[in-house]
Amino acid sequence: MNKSLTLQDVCILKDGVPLIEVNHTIQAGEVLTIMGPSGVGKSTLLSFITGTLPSAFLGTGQILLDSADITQKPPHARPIGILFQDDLLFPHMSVGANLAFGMPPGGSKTERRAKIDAGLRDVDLEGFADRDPATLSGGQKARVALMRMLLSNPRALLLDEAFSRLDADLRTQVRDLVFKTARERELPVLMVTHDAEDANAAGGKIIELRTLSKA
Ligand SMILES: Nc1ncnc2c1ncn2[C@@H]1O[C@H](COP(=O)(O)OP(=O)(O)OP(=O)(O)O)[C@@H](O)[C@H]1O
Repeated sequence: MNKSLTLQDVCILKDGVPLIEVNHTIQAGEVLTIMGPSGVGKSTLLSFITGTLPSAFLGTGQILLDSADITQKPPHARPIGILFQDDLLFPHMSVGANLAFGMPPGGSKTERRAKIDAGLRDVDLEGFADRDPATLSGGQKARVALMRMLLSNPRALLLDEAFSRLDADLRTQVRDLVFKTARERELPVLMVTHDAEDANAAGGKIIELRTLSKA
């Protein structure tokens, strides 16, 4: 199977007027960075990929995940993980319950707990399952949010300004962890950012979106 995410002749229109166009394939472990001015349509493009495009827009073209066309699938049938800048953990649930939230159903209680414990080890948070999220540092919360997304078994990752609220050191740490994990799990990554350092760290192709027309 060819592990990849393809945006084939994708065009987002508002009121019948094309806003942005993208035509690109992201291979497993690769990062495609999308930059461009505020309001150009970067987040809207991500919502088209996750199947949550607001009704004010129309998306045309195809989205292929591992060569299969998912353009018409409902959001829950698209195995795509997304991380936002404000990926808040559910405050009324333990860290372990937050992680369980993203996991597909199935397996015994013991098996599910083993997956949570292994996930926590992967992000250097061994033993944190019973902790209250309020007692975690910003970096620890970011790592739990990353693992919650990964435990849903995504086959591609979308990052929407995912590192922008983290301070410099933490930003480098969490960003490196995300890219390393994507390479290890052979996940294509599409990253939206305003930050040139994020783009350089990704090391992949950078697309600068420009407004096709004022809608
Ligand atoms: N739900 C919506 N309904 C109508 N218009 C919207 C909606 N969401 C966003 N827009 C508009 O669509 C355009 C694209 O918005 P989008 O959030 O995709 O831009 P962006 O490139 O991600 O911007 P930023 O870099 O500031 O996050 C903007 O003009 C925005 O005002």
